[in-house]
Amino acid sequence: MSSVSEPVVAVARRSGPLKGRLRAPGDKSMSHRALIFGLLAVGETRIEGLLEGEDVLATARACAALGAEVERLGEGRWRVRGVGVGGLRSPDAPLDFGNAGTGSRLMMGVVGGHPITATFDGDASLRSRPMRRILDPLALIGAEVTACAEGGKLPLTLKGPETALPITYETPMPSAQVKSAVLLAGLNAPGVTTVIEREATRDHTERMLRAFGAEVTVEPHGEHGRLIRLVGQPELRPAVVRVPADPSSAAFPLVAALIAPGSEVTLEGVMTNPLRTGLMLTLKEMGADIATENLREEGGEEVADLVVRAGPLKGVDVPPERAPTMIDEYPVLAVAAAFAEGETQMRGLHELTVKESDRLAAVHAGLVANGVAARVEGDDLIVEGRGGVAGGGAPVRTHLDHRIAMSFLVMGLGADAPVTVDDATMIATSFPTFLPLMTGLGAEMETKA
Ligand SMILES: O=C(O)C1=C[C@@H](OP(=O)(O)O)[C@@H](O)[C@H](O)C1
Ligand SMILES: C=C(OP(=O)(O)O)C(=O)O
Repeated sequence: MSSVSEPVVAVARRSGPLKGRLRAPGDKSMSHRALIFGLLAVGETRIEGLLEGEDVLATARACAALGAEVERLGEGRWRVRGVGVGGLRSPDAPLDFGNAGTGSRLMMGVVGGHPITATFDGDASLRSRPMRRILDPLALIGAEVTACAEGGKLPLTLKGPETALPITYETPMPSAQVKSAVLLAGLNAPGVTTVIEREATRDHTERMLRAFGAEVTVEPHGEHGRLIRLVGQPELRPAVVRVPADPSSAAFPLVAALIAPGSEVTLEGVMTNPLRTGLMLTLKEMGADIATENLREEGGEEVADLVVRAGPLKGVDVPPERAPTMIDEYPVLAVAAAFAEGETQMRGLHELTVKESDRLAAVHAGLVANGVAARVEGDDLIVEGRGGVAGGGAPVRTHLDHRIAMSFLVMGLGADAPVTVDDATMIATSFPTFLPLMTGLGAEMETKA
């Protein structure tokens, strides 16, 4: 359904030292949620630092289609006049979420808890992604899929129940999107909705629910898990949300600064929520020089400035239980691993196969094409770092995946020969200012006409 833009090839070359300061755009997870909670509150929510990437803009349009007044006041500054839990209307046209898993899945939760009907659609990547993980718990709540593509995929039409049922649900895979969809549906259920996760995933929904006035309790569950209880049908009150810089976007200049010799880069205001910092932990284990300065709070989250200096890295073993805290960072970690000395084992990556692309396969193929020794064993990716990368392979296939595109452009900054990616357009979904900000640090990367 999304209009298909022409692919734009991009290339990155070995660069001199990267120097300077950079603020990555607003966190994508928080930006989607700030808009959605704005829709579900009664009155005016103000958002500062919203990520104005394609994924989030699709969520803004969906909020408007469900009844909110959504207005851009200036760069990253948005106002949402919400209609309140229970006050949504059925949209007149299908909701087009483009490339965005988070936006579409969270909004399915919202629709699935309300007596309304909406059709969800997206681009070829989103149409290929599994949605049963959301539709299964929504069916228990009382929602019905009245039409869908084979395998429960997009495009699909979802009809919410007259009265949503409060459920207790254990998520079958570690997924903040599944957890959040159930909680968002539970908002309009009379009674307590409970979500159990065996491994804790990013908790921005729980934090924002609280900031908007809902009653939520979170307790530890088992060795790595959590049990979350939400009291349904609250009157959410509007809030002011300041969105910190996205650690998943900051990861690209961070790894670039580690592998371009002589670099020193400061990344400002990066969110350091412990459920998002697995990459930092892993890079530090690899010997990376990353100093954390000016720890403070912003938008209900911890943030810090990160001072990153280039230096040698060594291979490490990344345990599977760390995956939820760095799930979107494996592609760029694999690039760092290629520049390290020794083997890096990244284990338990099954969820990577159902992202915007099959990232396990896409990363492996891109590494091998550029002369890196890497192999996939079951759900594990093993990279044999040799302290450098030849580069110069055929264009890396990005499969409509922004993180594959950015990761391999970062690789080119330290490789012996330029690294090319077949399409850089998807970068606009999460980090529209990536190219100018990177070149501003001294990175040699450009799109080709
Ligand atoms: O809840 C969120 O904002 C997200 C959760 C993760 O997905 P899963 O829930 O599928 O792991 C992550 O990959 C995605 O980029 C954002
Ligand atoms: C997986 C990602 O996003 P989404 O699931 O929202 O498409 C991502 O941004 O890496």
